[in-house]
Amino acid sequence: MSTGSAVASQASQQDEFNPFLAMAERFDVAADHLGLEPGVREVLRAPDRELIVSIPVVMDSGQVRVFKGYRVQHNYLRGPAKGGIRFAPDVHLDEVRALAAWMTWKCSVVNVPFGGAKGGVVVNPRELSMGELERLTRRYTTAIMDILGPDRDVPAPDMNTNEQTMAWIMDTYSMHVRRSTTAIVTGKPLSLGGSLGRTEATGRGVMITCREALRTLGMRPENTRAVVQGSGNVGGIGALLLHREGYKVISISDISGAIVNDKGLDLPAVLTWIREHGTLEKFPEADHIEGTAALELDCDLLVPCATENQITSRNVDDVKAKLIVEGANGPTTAAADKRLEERGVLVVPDILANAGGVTVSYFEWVQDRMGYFWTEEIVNSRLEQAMVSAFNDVDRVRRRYDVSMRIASYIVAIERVAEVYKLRGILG
Ligand SMILES: NC(=O)C1=CN([C@@H]2O[C@H](COP(=O)(O)OP(=O)(O)OC[C@H]3O[C@@H](n4cnc5c(N)ncnc54)[C@H](OP(=O)(O)O)[C@@H]3O)[C@@H](O)[C@H]2O)C=CC1
Ligand SMILES: O=C(O)CCC(=O)C(=O)O
Repeated sequence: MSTGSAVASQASQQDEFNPFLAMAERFDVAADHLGLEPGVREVLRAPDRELIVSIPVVMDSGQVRVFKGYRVQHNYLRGPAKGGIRFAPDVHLDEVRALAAWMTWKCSVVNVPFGGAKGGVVVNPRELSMGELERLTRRYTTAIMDILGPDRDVPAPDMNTNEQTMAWIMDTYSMHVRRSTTAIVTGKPLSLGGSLGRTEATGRGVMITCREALRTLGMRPENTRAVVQGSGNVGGIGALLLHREGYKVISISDISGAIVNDKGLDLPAVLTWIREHGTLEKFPEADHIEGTAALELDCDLLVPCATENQITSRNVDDVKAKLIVEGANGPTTAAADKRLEERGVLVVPDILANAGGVTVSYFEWVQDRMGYFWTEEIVNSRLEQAMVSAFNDVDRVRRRYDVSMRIASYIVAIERVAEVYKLRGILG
């Protein structure tokens, strides 16, 4: 008997950390509020297409290593599937499924005409040379090529991938189709059809949602102590923009741990240090703490921008922030969400807070297809408009249904996708 319940509790702990189940749990709550028909519910819950590939790469040593790669297309009814590619040693199918579904909901929340997809390769990119990374990227692109295309599925950067990765994907795809096809990926270098403002877009979107959320709480940036987890594309740029807006950013972290300065960090100096040293380790003028301890620091605003499952049933009661704005995808588990709601903590969910990246990816795709490029001011002002409008749509639904911002975001997103299903007549 006791063995049975120990097994059950172990299983439910594993469930808590399964991102796809976390997505599905929130989806079900929102679908109940919408009274979604069982058929539509079943279709929208599951990915449309999943591809698992083996990627042989000749390493610098001459030895061949075979890596595993995924591309999951959750949904492409509202337009081409869209979503990043991550390189990480612990990527797994349920994670990529969840990330793909979150892309569908995210694109719908900000009302860009894309579906959702995500890709991953099981690799620690730090262990590979540039040449090995390039061969891996090109071979992975070739392996998933059949389901890619500017009108079918358009990748972008995610964890441990960047402009250079996108340039290799664009070149590989273009060689196969025998013409330069810039709109096959977004997040490219400017000289290959990238958009001004894309690199900063996710962090900028996070900054805009922090501002809108602060407003609803009657708080002001200059009185807000912020902790940012992660210092890559989203966390690093997000923290810098918060700093520029007058927030006191007291902590930022990377995989090595967090730096803390109660008086507020000098963010430009922190980012220069990371550029020069590749890590936050040994950054002067700050205390160093280990692991996820920074999530429990005394602060007003917590901005997780690293990875999934950071705020969980294990540490949620030690989180002191009154506002959490999710720059990362899936940083809060469903169990932790419930506790945060009970405690009155406002959580701006990933599918709203980090949607600035895909919004400017959409602008990039549009510019590539027009062959006409916008100024940074135009990109940023259109991003501002899209983020504020999405925030207001979600906030209205939150009040109407008396639900959390997360469930309200899912309601907005699912309703828009479900409408397309019905109008296209796919389900009779
Ligand atoms: N890039 C984009 O446009 C978008 C990204 N996102 C999401 O934002 C998150 C971050 O992505 P992005 O900034 O692009 O990725 P990056 O690879 O640029 O940066 C990731 C950052 O998180 C740190 N990190 C990774 N794992 C941990 C950990 N376990 N604990 C603490 N820090 C950790 C990394 O540290 P180190 O450098 O030491 O490895 C790095 O500072 C992901 O969830 C991603 O899906 C969402 C929307 C768009
Ligand atoms: O810019 C994009 O297309 C997708 C970015 C992404 O992967 C994400 O929003 O999680």
